[in-house]
Amino acid sequence: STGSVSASPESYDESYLIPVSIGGTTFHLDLDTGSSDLWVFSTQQPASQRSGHTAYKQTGTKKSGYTWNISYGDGSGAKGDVYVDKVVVGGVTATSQAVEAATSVSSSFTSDTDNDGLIGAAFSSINTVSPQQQLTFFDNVKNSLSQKLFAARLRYHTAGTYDYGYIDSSKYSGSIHYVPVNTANGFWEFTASGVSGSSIADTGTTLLYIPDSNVDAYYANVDSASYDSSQGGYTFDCDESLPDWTVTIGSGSITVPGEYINFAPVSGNTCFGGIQSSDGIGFNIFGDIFLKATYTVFDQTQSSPRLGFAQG
Ligand SMILES: C[C@H]1CC[C@H](NC(=O)Cn2ccnc2)CC1
Repeated sequence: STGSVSASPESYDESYLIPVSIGGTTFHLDLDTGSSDLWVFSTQQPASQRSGHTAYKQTGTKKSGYTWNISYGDGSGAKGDVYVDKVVVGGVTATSQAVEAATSVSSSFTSDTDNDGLIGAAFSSINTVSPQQQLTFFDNVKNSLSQKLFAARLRYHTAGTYDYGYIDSSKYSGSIHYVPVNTANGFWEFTASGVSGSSIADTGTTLLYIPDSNVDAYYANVDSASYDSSQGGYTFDCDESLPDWTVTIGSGSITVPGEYINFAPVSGNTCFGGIQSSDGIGFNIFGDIFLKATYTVFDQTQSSPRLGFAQG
């Protein structure tokens, strides 16, 4: 089988949401290659906590005694219990998918009423369900796909797609360059030349986080830029045109247009940069600011997983 689903950006491309059918009800979920839980708002939460969201009514079969509890790098989190239900994404069906129903979520999830939960697409080794880890949607369907892969084509301020089971050559230019993936930490982890340390491809993270030295070198070419500790990163005048950022990954290179690196206004005519420091995180994060310049293939067709990058 193959499938394709639209990925619609929230304001300022803060995240990209896809329609997912769970037990016949459509939820708008953040497809997150940086985590491995599929969780949704549910009627088990206080009504005030789920106001404005589509909530799961536990239509599936309960996995009694199973729980989950996840924390994200931005300090947000959620927890709850577990059901098994039919899940459909872009016409691709998992007949018995672990659906993690929330009993509580943190405030940033409650306030983002466009988002009804997450569908994790990292490796199942970091799924948080206890006492038995559960498989991601991709792991459940990959054997049924024409090719064991999915591909992300996120776009700047407009809807993109996630393709399942096939590569759409109309969505990129040049060729796809592949690099090996280290799965030891459960992420789509790879090495990018000219950027020290390990990097992860993370659709669930908004910005591009790279080492201080690379960040300082980039903003040295932006006259109005400075590090603003009150905002927690580099800011600049919203009217200043920004340089492109190019990185070599394997035998290919990807250029992020300067326009994409103006993330959003933070106050008045001051804007927050899409490139920020990864110091303190433990690895670099190639999030949406980078991914929206690419067609990225999350590939398990070989004996070892690999990532493919092409210019979008
Ligand atoms: C400093 C960085 C800040 C952003 C962090 N990303 C996430 O927390 C991704 N995510 C998934 C669900 N909600 C958010 C990564 C560290």
